[in-house]
Amino acid sequence: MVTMGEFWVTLTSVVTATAMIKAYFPPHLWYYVERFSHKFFHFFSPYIEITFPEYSGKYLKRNEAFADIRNYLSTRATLHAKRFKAEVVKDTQSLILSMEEKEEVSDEFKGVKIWWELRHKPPPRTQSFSFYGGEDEKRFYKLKFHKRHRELITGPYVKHVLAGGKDVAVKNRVRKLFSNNPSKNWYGWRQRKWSHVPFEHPSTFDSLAMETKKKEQIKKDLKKYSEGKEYYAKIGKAWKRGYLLYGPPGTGKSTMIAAMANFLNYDVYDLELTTVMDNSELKNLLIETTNKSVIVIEDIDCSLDLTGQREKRKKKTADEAEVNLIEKKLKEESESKESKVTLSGLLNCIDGLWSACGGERIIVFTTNYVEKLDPALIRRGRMDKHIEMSYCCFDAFKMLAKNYLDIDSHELFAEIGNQLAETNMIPADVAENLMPKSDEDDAETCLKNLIEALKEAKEEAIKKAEEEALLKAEKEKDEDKCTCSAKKNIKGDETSAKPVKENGFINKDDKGGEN
Ligand SMILES: Nc1ncnc2c1ncn2[C@@H]1O[C@H](COP(=O)(O)OP(=O)(O)OP(=O)(O)O)[C@@H](O)[C@H]1O
Ligand SMILES: [Mg+2]
Repeated sequence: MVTMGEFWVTLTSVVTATAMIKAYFPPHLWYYVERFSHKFFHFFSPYIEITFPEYSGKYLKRNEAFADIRNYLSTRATLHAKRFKAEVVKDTQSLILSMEEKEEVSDEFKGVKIWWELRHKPPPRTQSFSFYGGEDEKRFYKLKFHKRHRELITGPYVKHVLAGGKDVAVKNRVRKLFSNNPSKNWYGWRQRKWSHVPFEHPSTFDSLAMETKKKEQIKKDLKKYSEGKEYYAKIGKAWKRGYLLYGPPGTGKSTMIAAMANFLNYDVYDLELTTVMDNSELKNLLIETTNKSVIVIEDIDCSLDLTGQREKRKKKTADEAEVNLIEKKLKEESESKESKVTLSGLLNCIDGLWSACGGERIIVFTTNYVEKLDPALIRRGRMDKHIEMSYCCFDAFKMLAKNYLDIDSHELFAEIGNQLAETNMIPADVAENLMPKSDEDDAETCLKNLIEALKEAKEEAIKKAEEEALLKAEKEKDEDKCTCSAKKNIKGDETSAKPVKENGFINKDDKGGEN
């Protein structure tokens, strides 16, 4: 602790020195004499000062510690300082107060008093030009403490400040949704690997409709992972976790990813593999991702085979002949795009990334067709947890009803439960039916709409099943016919050596026999 005596001695010396300078030296020398006198007093001062510049190094790289200190002091400044600089973050939801220049803030650590001050270096006396901005960018924090506490302050205290600052940054940060840019733009120039927009997806686990037990399991899993830094270090495993989300379209896979990111307070990197040129570019992209992020590869089954497969799949339900044509065209297109990411490249990147970087990342693959995926890709260790997103169950419906209509129960719930047990309907369709379409639509109207939709879906499913059964029967009949005529032909062959010739019809398959 600084004694009052020491404080007064220092203050008196500074005041006296300043008065002497002003009295005995002409104004143009004040600056130099002041600097000299400061050095002189520092020599005898019992205090140590450490500065943390905003920019450092040859290329004036932004100093991470400066930002951490600023964030840490924003929590201390509100207690002690009188002048603040205010910054509004998170869409006007929170206000950060940081100390103004030359304002001093005191802090206490294990009973020891410490002073912080934000200063900026005086502009150079000579005229000069800088690539790195003006005075504003030469700011630094000055940390002052008594020399007898050197070890405590330079060690544990500085660590405490930097960690505290990081925590504040995480709390106040506006999270980002990154997407990867094509390696070269249309005029052939290389561009930034990732571009970003604020991540503002409102999905949470509360609004996500799925079986309650399953949802709780996932939340616990994420929590355990996010708090498991020491545990992962102890077992010698990189701090990461892979999730595979699979299920039909519209069952909430993308919604779940947003809920995960919101739950963990992570950024999201949406990696579009089809625009990645090759394995090494993929590696660079992954290495550039930051901690506390969810890396997402949607429709992995399509991406790995590279371009356009999702398009293909959609068209497959249409006319077969047309499909073949489309497939051929898409294949040609994909080849011309020359994207050369391979399965093994992706596996290496994932494994390499986890071992090379700091961890604290989640990687999520989604697919509509889990059976298409290579087992190597989704084995545990890469995709640790496999989550099936399925058709809407009663539990999920109740969540949607609560979310969309603000009701926990209704006499129509029982009927909806029965209908859902007999009909497959994706949560996206259930949600759409539950959504009021006008101000006149109350909860009952929406529930009735849903019942109607469920009945229609059921009828459609029955009709489709009947059509399929009919088609199957016809096919079997045709096959039977073929077998019969083939048998007849064989019989005919046995009785007559050349039956085709006798009919005056030359069978293509018999040409060989003709010769
Ligand atoms: N389980 C769910 N809970 C809440 N809303 C859901 C759920 N599933 C789907 N929805 C609603 O349906 C919409 C589509 O869902 P989403 O995009 O998450 O489906 P998906 O499984 O990712 O589909 P795809 O396989 O086509 O990408 C969402 O915007 C959401 O409103
Ligand atoms: Mg999706």
